[in-house]
Amino acid sequence: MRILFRHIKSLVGIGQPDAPLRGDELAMLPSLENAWLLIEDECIHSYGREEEQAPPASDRILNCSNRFILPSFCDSHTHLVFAGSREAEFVDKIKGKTYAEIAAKGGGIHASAGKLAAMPEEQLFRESMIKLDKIAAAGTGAIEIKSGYGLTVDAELKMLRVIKQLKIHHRLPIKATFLGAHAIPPEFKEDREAYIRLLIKDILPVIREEKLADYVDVFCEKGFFTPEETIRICEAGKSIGLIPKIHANQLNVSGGVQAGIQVGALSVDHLESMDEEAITALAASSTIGTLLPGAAYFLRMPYPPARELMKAGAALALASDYNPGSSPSFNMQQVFSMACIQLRMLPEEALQATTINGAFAMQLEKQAGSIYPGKWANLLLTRTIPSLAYLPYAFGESCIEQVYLKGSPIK
Ligand SMILES: N=CN[C@@H](CCC(=O)O)C(=O)O
Ligand SMILES: [Zn+2]
Repeated sequence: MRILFRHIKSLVGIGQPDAPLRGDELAMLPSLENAWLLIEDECIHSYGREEEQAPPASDRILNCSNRFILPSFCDSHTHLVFAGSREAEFVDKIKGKTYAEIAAKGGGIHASAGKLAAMPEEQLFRESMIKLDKIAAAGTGAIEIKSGYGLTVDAELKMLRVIKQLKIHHRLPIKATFLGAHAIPPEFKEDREAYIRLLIKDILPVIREEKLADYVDVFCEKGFFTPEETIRICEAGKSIGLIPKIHANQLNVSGGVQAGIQVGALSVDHLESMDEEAITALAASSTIGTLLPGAAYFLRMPYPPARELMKAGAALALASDYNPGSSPSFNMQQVFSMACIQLRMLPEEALQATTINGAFAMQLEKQAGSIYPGKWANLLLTRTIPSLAYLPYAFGESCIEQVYLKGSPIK
């Protein structure tokens, strides 16, 4: 089936960069005005300008005048497999408790671990499939999902097996991350070494055997895991083929950025608490900095220094951090807006950080994140809007008329 989109006001995010966009490159958004786009089955076939080249034959033609087409969002950091919700903590935070205080009293990640332990695998799978349907309809075309609400051998493996089933049964492309080092469970408080041993000796071999993960992640933070522990866990993950992605510098200048760079992390994520040293180190590395403005917004934390990072020449992606505790929203249109409003990223920069750089941050840059022949036809067709900047400007309003996932309309 060949679908031809004609008279597109602007076809945005075309081309195939060789490497994640960094610094000034983020603002250079390649696009074609008054364009046509042909998709064939699941993939992009070709594109051109109406004035310059007649489009090839097709089975169906859609007139897209006054509307934009852009690549779907690539959400490279989520915790979407979770049980229940944590709105009681949300109210506690309104009353003045901090994220760290709630965590120290058994709330936070431990509260989600308790709920997840009680939920059968089958139910967790069904609920996660429903979440993925909503996520796809909201414009996300590829996603990463972490474990980390298990914190026991059985529950971590349950989460990872659910993610594996989601990969098989959902059309959304998914990458899986092992985040057993999300928190030290209370029963290991006096012997954290034993928990780290359990992650390395009891869980990693099963992950290798059952091919349950692509990445290994550690919450490198005061009160969670130290940089030394982070390096150890990542090296163990690497020995079975997992690539590190780190939760770094969220609540404190934790050393997580440098630890991530040392282990060759694909990305270091969060970065709300950065000093000059961490910014310079990240900019000089090939590791992507993934910013999660939803978490800073929800926790009322300072936002990550996106402009300083870009000025230093860092490669930046943006993701939702969808989770029940610090970012209960999967909406990447909102992330796009928050990046412009709160991180002072230009619409072009924020769009490339939520699309192609997000794809790089989960090694899907050859298949997703931009419009290019041979890549998946994961596309967003807007309503009639005056300009690209209208999308993040009109925050809270969905300007997307149709979402295409691997060539099929899904809204
Ligand atoms: N920071 C650590 N992990 C999650 C929050 C998890 C939770 O509070 O449940 C995050 O990325 O924000
Ligand atoms: Zn996270």
